Amino acid sequence: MGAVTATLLDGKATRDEIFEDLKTRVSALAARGVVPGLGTVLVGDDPASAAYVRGKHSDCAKVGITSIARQLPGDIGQAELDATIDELNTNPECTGYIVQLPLPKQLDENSALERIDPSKDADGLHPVNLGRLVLGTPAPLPCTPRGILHLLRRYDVPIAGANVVVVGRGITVGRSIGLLFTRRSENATVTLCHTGTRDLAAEVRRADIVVAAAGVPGLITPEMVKPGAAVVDVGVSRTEDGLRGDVAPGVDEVAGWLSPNPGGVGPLTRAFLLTNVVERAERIAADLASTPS
Ligand SMILES: Nc1nc(=O)c2c([nH]1)NC[C@@H]1CN(c3ccc(C(=O)N[C@@H](CCC(=O)O)C(=O)O)cc3)C=[N+]21
Repeated sequence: MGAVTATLLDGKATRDEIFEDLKTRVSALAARGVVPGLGTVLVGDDPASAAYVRGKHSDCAKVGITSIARQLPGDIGQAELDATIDELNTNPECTGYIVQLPLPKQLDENSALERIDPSKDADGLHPVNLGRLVLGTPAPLPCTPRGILHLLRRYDVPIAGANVVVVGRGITVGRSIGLLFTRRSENATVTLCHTGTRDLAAEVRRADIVVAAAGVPGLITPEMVKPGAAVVDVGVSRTEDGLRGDVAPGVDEVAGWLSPNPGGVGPLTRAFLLTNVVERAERIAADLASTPS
């Protein structure tokens, strides 16, 4: 075994910093009579999904955000899901919310996501908000991509001009993160790789920053990584040996920076979910202040 060279990007410490900032902002909102509320819609009793949702509500308690939890049986039809979404769309206590994915297979995920009021879309994954991201107009940003960018900046990883190789074309990370990295403010060059990529190793070897979001355990091996590159492990899979990321052991002996999984982007995904809710509450407070009574 060689020596670890990589600086570990500490998602929990960075999350704690964001929470401190959010607490201050939530107090300022309370002084103006606005209390942010995060809603969650959980369908069925998958233990992993239930644990993620519990984590989101315990984060809310730390920051001073109201929790609005809606739990539905796993065998409901679309109409019952729609009714819950409609209720949260009109519930004034709910500043923003998420429908926890994946949904049971009889339900249509895209139609559920489209039904969310775009102004309450805490995930930033509503088609209107993804469209605004393309246009560069203000919108809630997808939480995991925003977390990745924040973490890289926090550790002074050079982004402008960097070759970023993203592995995985899922909506929550792979498809949307390129839109962030290629903004003028970031100025990175992005290559999006997927299962149809001819020579993944060759693409990854050119990368200054690797975002591994394929959901294939151990996909990114040490031989594929350019020495000194930043590697962000986003994918997570349940295997016989427990939870495994997309980054194989030993990458920390080649990379310059490594965002581990767990302990990397996961906590930041949750922190930016709350940030999206607080930002909407701040817009509501600003509108109240500018509306003559
Ligand atoms: N509408 C929707 N929005 C999501 O954001 C969403 C979703 N559905 N479905 C499932 C995935 C998964 N996901 C995670 C978030 C944080 C951790 C996380 O905080 N993980 C910790 C370990 C677990 C813990 O400490 O609780 C870590 O990486 O260190 C993990 C996974 C959000 N997702």
